[in-house]
Amino acid sequence: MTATPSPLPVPPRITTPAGPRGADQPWWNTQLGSAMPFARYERSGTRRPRPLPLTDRTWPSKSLVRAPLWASVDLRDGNQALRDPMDTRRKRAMFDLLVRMGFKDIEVGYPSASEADFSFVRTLIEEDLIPDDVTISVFAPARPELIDRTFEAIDGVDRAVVHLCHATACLWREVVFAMTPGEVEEMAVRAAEHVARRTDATKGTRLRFQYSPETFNVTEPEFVLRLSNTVAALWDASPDRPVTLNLPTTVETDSPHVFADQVEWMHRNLHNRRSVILSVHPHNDRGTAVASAELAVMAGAERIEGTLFGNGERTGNVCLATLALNLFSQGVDPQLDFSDIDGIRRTVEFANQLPVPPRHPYAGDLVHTAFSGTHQDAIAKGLAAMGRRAAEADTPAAAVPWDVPYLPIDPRDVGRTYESVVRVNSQSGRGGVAHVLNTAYGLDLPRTMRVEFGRRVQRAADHGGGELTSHELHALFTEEYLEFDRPRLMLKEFRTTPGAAGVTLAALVVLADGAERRLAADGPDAATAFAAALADIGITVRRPELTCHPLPDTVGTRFAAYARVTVDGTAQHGAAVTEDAELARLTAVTSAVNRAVEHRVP
Ligand SMILES: CC(=O)SCCNC(=O)CCNC(=O)[C@H](O)C(C)(C)COP(=O)(O)OP(=O)(O)OC[C@H]1O[C@@H](n2cnc3c(N)ncnc32)[C@H](O)[C@@H]1OP(=O)(O)O
Ligand SMILES: CC(C)C(=O)C(=O)O
Ligand SMILES: [Mg+2]
Repeated sequence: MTATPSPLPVPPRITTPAGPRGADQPWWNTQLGSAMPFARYERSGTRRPRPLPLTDRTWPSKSLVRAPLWASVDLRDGNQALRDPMDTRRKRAMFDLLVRMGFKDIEVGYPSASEADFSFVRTLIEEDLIPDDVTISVFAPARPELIDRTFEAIDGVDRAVVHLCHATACLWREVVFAMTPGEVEEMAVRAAEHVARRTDATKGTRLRFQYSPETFNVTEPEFVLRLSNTVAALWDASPDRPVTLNLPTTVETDSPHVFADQVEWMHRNLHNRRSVILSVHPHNDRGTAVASAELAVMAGAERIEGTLFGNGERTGNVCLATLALNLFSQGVDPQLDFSDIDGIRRTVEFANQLPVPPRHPYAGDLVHTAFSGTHQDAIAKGLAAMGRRAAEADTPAAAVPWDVPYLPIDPRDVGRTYESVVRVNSQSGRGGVAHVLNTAYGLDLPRTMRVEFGRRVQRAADHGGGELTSHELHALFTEEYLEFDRPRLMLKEFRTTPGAAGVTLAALVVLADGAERRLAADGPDAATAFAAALADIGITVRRPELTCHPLPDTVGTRFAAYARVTVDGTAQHGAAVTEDAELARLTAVTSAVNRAVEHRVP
């Protein structure tokens, strides 16, 4: 999915910036004017008017406290933007997914556009595939013959929304329709009346209506307002049977605050506001569709149209997964089920035949993963703190309020595991390495050993250049601490008995040349006694510090022990994993001794 960069990319044809510096540019800002033809995009005149700001906007002081009405347009706007539009199987997979996730408002197609769209709507109706609480909507342009075909498509449905749409902005009026504003208004009125007439002739179906002044965001506000009020009135909009007024940023042209002002202005000025469901349909040309949608809701919109992961014309529609999970991350019920985000993603990728990029919010492969050391360290500490809080409160970790640095949500809440959260490469540090060894293998390295092993991993990562898997980290750990080619010392057997100083230890060890030696010593504990006993064979081991813990093994019981000692005057770490805790501690001491030999400079 991620394109591998070619080793020698063709150099871009960049003209060295040579324009003037701004008169007010301070000395420390050394940027120069570019050769880009930016003047072509200036906003001026009637076709590209500058939007008028609201001076008394109220939306900045609002917040998002509940889920809006979600409307999926995957099967219409998403579908119409695909190179290979969905066939019935892919449409069906998408529809079923949307239903399972909890969508109640699903635009299922543009039935007058193609046989495929028409027959899919027929299949949904004839095979009774639409749940009682789901309302499908069908898109129709302001062309009578296409409106007729749309009504044919929904014949026999229990309930549906007929969605009428045409462009309203000056550029479209002049260039696409070659119409005056009055003529466009007349087209809208004729089309809305046609829809109303067809509805009157339709028996047994509960129909509602949606009107989209396409290109709303670049249309004169008074003109859109007049059209919207006229169409809503023509359709007898009432609080019991509200008309959906859907305001699109058909091509996103401005910062999200501009759209919010436009939406708030409509919200305040619409006639009969309670008879209108104010909806928005943000596209993502500037990459700010999510912000546009969120600010629009603060400005009075109550419904959002978008697609899963943002498929749609050009840069796409607003991503409903991002919006819903943004709410979720603020403690607001999204009213959609994202508990299996990878399953959802697989279905969407199948339906659209388009990959979801690795950095896509909440759903990309890499979005719950940290490679960088300080992030990993903080995440590992955060997860450990969560675990402690859960234990103190005697509740499952999943019930504790989420508070982990760098992770806006708990990956498990969307069906991911913690294994992918921390991944190791040359950017990583000891915290991340220790976290991976702990989560994947249950090894809980003491602090000083983390530092040492972290450096070892860093060398390996620098050398290899890429990622080190948990398996590779474990292999490195084994090579470094658990297995030795020609060990200087092996513990063959040992026995402890209570002694004057605490413990009397008797041990049989094997030396590098294969010779066996019996050793004995007293000490406060077996490891200290063992360290003392090693003096008999000329190995000076002092100050043993040992930690030991059981491993969360699924088969049998094993213990990991870590030793920090001085061997012949040099500080060393050792480790061992065995079935017996005491044996693990003593073997960790032999590991430190063997490492002292391996690391001795000749
Ligand atoms: C912003 C949006 O997403 S709107 C939805 C866009 N979706 C699609 O276009 C996908 C499906 N569309 C189609 O398959 C085709 O466009 C069809 C079948 C619907 C119509 O095809 P055609 O009749 O061949 O017309 P074509 O697609 O070229 O559209 C151009 C004509 O429609 C007119 N038109 C465009 N949009 C609209 C509209 N919303 N309402 C009324 N007329 C419209 C144009 O002015 C033009 O008319 P003209 O030829 O008299 O100048
Ligand atoms: C049909 C309308 C809502 C549309 O898709 C757009 O304007 O982008
Ligand atoms: Mg659109």
